[in-house]
Amino acid sequence: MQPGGDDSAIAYPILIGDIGGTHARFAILVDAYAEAREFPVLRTEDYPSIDAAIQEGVLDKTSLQPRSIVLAVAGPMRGGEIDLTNSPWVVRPRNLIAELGFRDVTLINDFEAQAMATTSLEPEYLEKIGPGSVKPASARVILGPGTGLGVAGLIHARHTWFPVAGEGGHMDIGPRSDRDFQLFPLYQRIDGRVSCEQLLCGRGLVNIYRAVCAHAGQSASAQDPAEVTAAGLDGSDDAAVETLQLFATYLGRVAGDLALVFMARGGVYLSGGIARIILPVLQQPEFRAAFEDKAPHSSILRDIPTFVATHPLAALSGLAAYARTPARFGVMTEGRRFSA
Ligand SMILES: Nc1ncnc2c1ncn2[C@@H]1O[C@H](COP(=O)(O)OP(=O)(O)OP(=O)(O)O)[C@@H](O)[C@H]1O
Repeated sequence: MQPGGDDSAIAYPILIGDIGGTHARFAILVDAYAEAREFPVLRTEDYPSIDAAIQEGVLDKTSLQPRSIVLAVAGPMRGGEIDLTNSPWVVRPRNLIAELGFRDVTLINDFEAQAMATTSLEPEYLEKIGPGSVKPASARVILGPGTGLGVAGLIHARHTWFPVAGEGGHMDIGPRSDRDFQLFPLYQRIDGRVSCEQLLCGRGLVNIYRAVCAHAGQSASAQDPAEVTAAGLDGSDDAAVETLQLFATYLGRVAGDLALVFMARGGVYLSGGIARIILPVLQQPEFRAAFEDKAPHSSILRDIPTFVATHPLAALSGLAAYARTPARFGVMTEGRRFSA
């Protein structure tokens, strides 16, 4: 066992679940070899609780009775339960054991799972953007603009991958170009500041779009993130087109900063639905230009590859890798693994 946790084998069948602010994704690992059996993606707002979602969306739909459950959850653990950051659900391990019959419950952070997924995703699900190549056994960074902005590092040491998931989405982001200096005063702030998550998530797309429209003195016709991306991708709204370019620039800027922090010679990975949807924009020059715009260290950044994880269930792949071989990963489970 590693210090700070129980990395003993997790008993099959194992239900794995990636619980985001908007979507919950589940699969069952029947044994050590069989492919994960995936279930349709659920919308969190359609279920009053995570227990109801697991019962109705998974257990009622299969004759398999999972013994263990490993959940990746977007939210901090407090007093033995997790209050989801961007949803009203609360994950209560004791309820999962008492009400749903699991024998073993492990809770990890959703971006720990995303980080671990970078070690298990097939190359066909990684769309490379720009130059550079992965240096084996080197640090990696993962960023996921979704309901919020998730960020994690993945460190390789002692033949083990250590995910490091903090609250990187809440770092400040500042203006760099002349255009930024026009728009930043118009961005909606949180307690007076523009954090990365104010711009780099679904809500952030709308924040940028409204500022671009306000600066041009025009009304904002697109109302939600999907409308902004649709109008930006089909070119029907100039403000939405610029919004996507700015989003790509800011994402590149933050990704480059994080690559410097972790010296991520193993690559920087973008996950989540939004990165997949705007992939054609990320393949334009702005994203990579902002990523490499890090004087005096641009040459370091040029050698670091960037990828979009295109698999819609990427975090489940990381959870499956972890659930099958917990000892391969330095995940601290102290206070996060519960048994009947
Ligand atoms: N077509 C679209 N273009 C851009 N954003 C979209 C689109 N459809 C949904 N969104 C936004 O994407 C966000 C949800 O992202 P995602 O599907 O990655 O969710 P999630 O995994 O539940 O998020 P998280 O893990 O960050 O809580 C929401 O803010 C939603 O409004």
